Parts: sequence; structure tokens; C-alpha cells
Amino acid sequence: MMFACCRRNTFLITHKRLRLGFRCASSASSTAEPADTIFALSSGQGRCGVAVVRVTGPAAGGALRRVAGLSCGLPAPRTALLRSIVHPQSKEVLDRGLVLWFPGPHSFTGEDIAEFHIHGGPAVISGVLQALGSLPGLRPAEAGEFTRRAFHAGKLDLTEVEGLGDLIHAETQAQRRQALRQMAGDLGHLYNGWSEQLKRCLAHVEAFIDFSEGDLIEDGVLNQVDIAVPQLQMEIEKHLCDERRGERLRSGVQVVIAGSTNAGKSSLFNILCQRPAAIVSPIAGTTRDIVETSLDIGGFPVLLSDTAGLRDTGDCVEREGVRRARQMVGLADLTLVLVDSMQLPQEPQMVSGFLSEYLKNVLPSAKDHEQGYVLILNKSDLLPKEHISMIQNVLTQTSDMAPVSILSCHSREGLDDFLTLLQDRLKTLCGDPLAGSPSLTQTRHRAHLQKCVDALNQYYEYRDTDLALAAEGLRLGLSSLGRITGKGS
Ligand SMILES: Nc1nc2c(ncn2[C@@H]2O[C@H](COP(=O)(O)OP(=O)(O)OP(=O)(O)O)[C@@H](O)[C@H]2O)c(=O)[nH]1
Ligand SMILES: [K+]
Ligand SMILES: [Mg+2]
Repeated sequence: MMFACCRRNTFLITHKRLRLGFRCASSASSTAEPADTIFALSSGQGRCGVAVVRVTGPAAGGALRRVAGLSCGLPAPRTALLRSIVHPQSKEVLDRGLVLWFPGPHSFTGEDIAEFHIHGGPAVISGVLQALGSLPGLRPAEAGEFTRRAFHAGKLDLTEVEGLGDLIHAETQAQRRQALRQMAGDLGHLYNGWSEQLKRCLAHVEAFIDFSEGDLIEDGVLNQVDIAVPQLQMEIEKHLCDERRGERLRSGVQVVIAGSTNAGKSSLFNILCQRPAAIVSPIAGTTRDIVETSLDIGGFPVLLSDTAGLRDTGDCVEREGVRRARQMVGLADLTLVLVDSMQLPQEPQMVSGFLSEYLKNVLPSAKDHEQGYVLILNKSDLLPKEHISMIQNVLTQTSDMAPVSILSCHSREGLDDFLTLLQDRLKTLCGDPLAGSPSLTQTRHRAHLQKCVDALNQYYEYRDTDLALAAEGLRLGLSSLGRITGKGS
């Protein structure tokens, strides 16, 4: 009863402070308005050794002085100081921890920031958050509000904000590398560079419109634009033709296991996810639904799907499973085509014909082939050694066959070679996040870049008939680029 009562009081106090905070904020904004001061737990939820609470805004320094009991002034910038953390009204010591002071404008948000590194127990955290909430002019931050302030202060552009979000959500090392690069501004610099070039072109065209009649401008000015615009357009188009590598790395590569019934698809699926996630049985047609899992394979994020065996069947439930399996293959970035080696013909000259037919059944459209596949001959433990050598000979002589793995899900022979092959394919599909120019990572970037390329076409269309409309094309292109970084053009 006591416990329930205490919790209720806590809620009331917090609620009152919140309302007070909002009142302060709105009255401040009706006058000359300094930004209000916000605070939040910046480390994750749950028990942990150290939690970090951050405060940003004009009242951050005052809050630091009062909660850390610093009557003689603020600590040296960016230097940790061990202090007792005290409730400003009750004077109760809440914890002992490190405090740091980052005066604006050289801080993450560009404003004054105070940081409290406290012990990560729930009672300590809520005690410190309540202490901060009790100070006039402070209120809890909304989700993403620190980053929004950094963006408005020009500390991060939109691509860097996205990079920061991706870094926090990165689950594999390759994702981390790509996100870190984007957060460091590589993608933003690329787009800003293009914006600068386009701005110069636009300035030339506008100058030509304004001054050419009085012969006040050189003849060659428009020629420079005629060279620069197609060059820029080519660069953007090259950047767009990346086969979605960056987007794939960001969101995960779709890998689908497909093949005939009983080829061992679910057995391979279980090996890759290292747990018996899918049912394995000698009964053909065991898997009906798509079974999915997300994995980290060699640092690359993979969304792996096991599917129903592909066969004609009178069973309407299994038929639906086969339809879904084919649909998944259509959406895959990479298909692992599994073959039961016991089904291979005995005669060497018939092996490659059999495999071509098999592939045609699993990947019927040319598009499926383009998206890539790996052929896996499973159950090699059931074949005599000579038969395996014969198959290997045939395959090395067949030039049009994609890489083939000979594997046994039972003995695991060939597994290492298969995993190396798989990693190589993932590397090709995602690209090296540290090599070459940065990859575009979001559909949003792709849409604005495509709009920019289209708008630049307007330049050619009107170049000789209406220069004002041609200039408008450049302006539209510039504004599309500006939308990616969030920097107005
Ligand atoms: N000897 C041997 N048996 C295997 C191997 N891989 C799978 N099997 C067996 O083959 C049978 C079918 O395996 P599954 O993994 O269920 O095959 P599946 O392709 O998922 O089958 P469906 O879901 O019915 O299409 C099971 O009895 C497995 O134990 C292997 O490498 N060697
Ligand atoms: K089966
Ligand atoms: Mg299965």
C-alpha cells in the first residue's frame, strides 16, 4: 500500500514539473525567446554500471552548478570532475558521479551542455531526472530533440543525422563502418560538392540572362555550363547505378534457400542460424511457410529464408507454400539453390544438363538469374568419393555454371568452403563500405538524386529556346540536392 502511494506521488510531482516546464517554455517563446533547456537519459534503459544524463540549453550551466553543488563556478570545459549529485530542493545526496561541462558553441548541439555520468540503477537515474525536472526552465527532451538541435545549429546535416541513427542501430561490423563513414560527413560532402558545382552553373546562366545584351559578359560562359551539367549528371547517374549496395548493407541482404523437396534446405537453414529453427524430417513437403531469421555472416547483415520444396502437388496447403517460395525467390538478392546429390545422374555427360534444367525450375526468369545464386550439391556423404571427383571434373569443364559448393549438412564437410563462397558473394552485394566513394544508403537519397537528374534534363531542353526555363531546371536540381542534406539551396 505504502509502495503504491509513493509511486503515485512520484508521478504527480513529475507530471506537475512537466507542465511547469511547458509553461516556462511557451512564455519564453512569446518574448525574445532563448531556447528552453532540455534533459534526457542518453544511455540505454535498464540496469548498467554507468548511465549518462545530458542537459542542453541556456540553463545547463546553472543546473550543473546546483545539482553538482558547484558554488564557486563551472568546471573546466571537457574535463571530468567527481562530485556528489544533490537534489537542489531537499539537498539529499542522490549519487556520486562524474560531471562534465561542454560550453556552446563547441558542443554536440551548439548550446551549453552538462553531462552527468552516474550509476546506472533505476532509482539513481529517476532521482537525478527528477532533480533536474525540479529546476525552473528545464523539461524532459522529446525523442530525437538533442539531434534536432544539433541539426538546426548546423552541427550535422541530414545525412549525418541519418548516419548517427544507423550507427546506433548497426548490428554488424560492415553496417557500423558504413554508418560511421556517413556520420563523418562523407556522403554529405559528396552531395554538397555537387550542389556547389550546380550553384556555379546557375550563377553563370543567370549572369548571362542579365548581362549578355549589353555585351558585358564573355561568350564562353554558357559553354562552361554546357560542359559542367552533363558531367555532373553523369557522376550522379554513376552514383545511382550502385545496384543498391549501400541500401542493402543498411537494411540486410535477402538470402533465400530454395530447391526440391528433401534437398536439405531446412537442414542448411538450421546450420546457418545455429539452432533447430526449422523442422527437418525425411518426409517430402515438411516446410510449408517461409521461415525467416536475421544473421550476421562475416560482418554482413543477412535476412535468411527457408522455403517449401518446389514440386507440383495436389495438396492445396503445400501448393500455397510453393507459391510463396517462388515469390520469395523473386524478391531475393541471392538464392542458395540446393540439390540432393543422390538425384544427380550417374553418367558424367548428363550432369550439367540436369543441373541446367534444375536451375531453370528454381530460377525461371532471367531476372532471378541476374540477382545471383549459388548452387549447392548437398548430401555428399551419401556419394562414393569417385562419383564426387567425377562431378567436380564435369563442373570445372562447364564454363557457364555459377560457383558450385559440394556439401554435406550431416558431416559438415565442405561447409567452410561454402561459407567462404557465401561471404564473397555478400561482399560483392554490399560493397566495401570503406572503399571508393560513399554509397547512398536510403531510398530517400535515391528519389531526390533521380529528381535532380531529371531536372537537369530541362536545361538541355530549353537551353536554345528559353534560358529562363533552362535556369529553372538547374534551380530545381539544386533544390533536390539540398533536400538530401537538409541544407536549403
Ligand atoms: N545423409 C544426409 N542426409 C541429409 C543431409 N541433409 C539433410 N539430410 C536429410 O534429408 C532429409 C530432408 O531434410 P530437410 O532439411 O527436411 O529437407 P528440406 O529440403 O527442408 O525438405 P522440405 O522442407 O520437405 O522441402 C532429412 O531426413 C535430413 O536429415 C545430408 O547432408 N546428408
Ligand atoms: K523434408
Ligand atoms: Mg524444409
